[in-house]
Amino acid sequence: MTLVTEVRLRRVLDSRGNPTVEAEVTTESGGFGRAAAPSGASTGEYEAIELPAEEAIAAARERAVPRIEGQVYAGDQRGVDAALRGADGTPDFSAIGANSAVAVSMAAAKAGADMLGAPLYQHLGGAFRGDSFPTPLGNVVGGGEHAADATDIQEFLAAPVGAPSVADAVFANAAVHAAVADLLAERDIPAAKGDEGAWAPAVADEEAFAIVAKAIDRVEDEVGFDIRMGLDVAAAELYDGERYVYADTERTTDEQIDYIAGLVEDYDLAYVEDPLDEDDYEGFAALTDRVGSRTLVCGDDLFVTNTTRLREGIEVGAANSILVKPNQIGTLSDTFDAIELARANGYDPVVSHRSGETEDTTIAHLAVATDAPFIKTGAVGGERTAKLNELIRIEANA
Ligand SMILES: C=C(OP(=O)(O)O)C(=O)O
Ligand SMILES: [Mg+2]
Repeated sequence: MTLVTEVRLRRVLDSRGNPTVEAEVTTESGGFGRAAAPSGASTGEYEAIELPAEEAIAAARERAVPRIEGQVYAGDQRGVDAALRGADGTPDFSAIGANSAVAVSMAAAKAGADMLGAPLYQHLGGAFRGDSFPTPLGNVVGGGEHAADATDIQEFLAAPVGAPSVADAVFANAAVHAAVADLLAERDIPAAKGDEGAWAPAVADEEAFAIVAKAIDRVEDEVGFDIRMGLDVAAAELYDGERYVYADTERTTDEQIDYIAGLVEDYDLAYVEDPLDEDDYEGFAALTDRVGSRTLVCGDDLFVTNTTRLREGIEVGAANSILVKPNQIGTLSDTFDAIELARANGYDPVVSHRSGETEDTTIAHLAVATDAPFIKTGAVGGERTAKLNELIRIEANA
């Protein structure tokens, strides 16, 4: 192991055109890693704190960099992350910003891999990783906080569960995305794209279900393997404290549970993320009890990649899956802890991008390193294809 000799931080663009934090870590032996923080729009209330990029960079330069340069070893990821936590001193990274923390944490991991001459997934996951691959969940239609005047449900996802390879799955999702465009054109429905590259038509959720189901059918016929549908309801964004408020109706918690259980049945959903509010462990548990044997019920805003919140959920049977976003918690060590806790309790980890992204590919390696069954990282668009193409490369070279 060699010491980290330099940590550099700068502002770079994210996919929404906003500034985000990029970090570079150099080691004594010349190892180098670069990584950038993503940024959410439908952020969970309990996520670690993202500071304005300039502020996060200034705070990290003052507090964290002196504790890392010449102090920690790049291959010792827990040491790097402990230094970040110690420098920050708050439970939610509100002093240096989770954006600075996660950028440094990921850059240090890449520097560690570079020193070893190993791909990042092997450095993170061990020498024997790389022989099983996640199924990509592709966002093909969306709205919510990711697009104005589109669907209430934030993400309609293609889940190519029968694909024989990552490459086949990635191309199937792109084909579903293209088939949705054809179906929208056939119906004279104009559509821009949302933050993650999904189509964002001004249609009711009901019509979006019909279009995505048909697009999936068409592509299934072409590719000859099973593609199912998934959702990120992002229900915390719909909940007003009493009811779930949709464009054309409102639902009580019981009605929301019935509604989602009905959708699982009607559309044979493989995956349902955040079907209820981020504080409603009980509602989650009631839904998981009803549909958990046939679909993944995944907590994103509910768990925020946080082991304390995940433990609470496990105790009440709130879900059977956790969304994993490193910037929700601030370091790769905390991220791994959440994944391990999930695994030990039969929860499937689903590694995920954010709506604001960069060309950074760390999450592709994280998914392979941890043997995650799914990764959610869009279907098209440069910052999304960066991860998807990296998965294709990892699969080809592993
Ligand atoms: C990726 C998501 O969106 P955001 O990054 O806006 O939280 C999500 O909610 O799963
Ligand atoms: Mg989500």
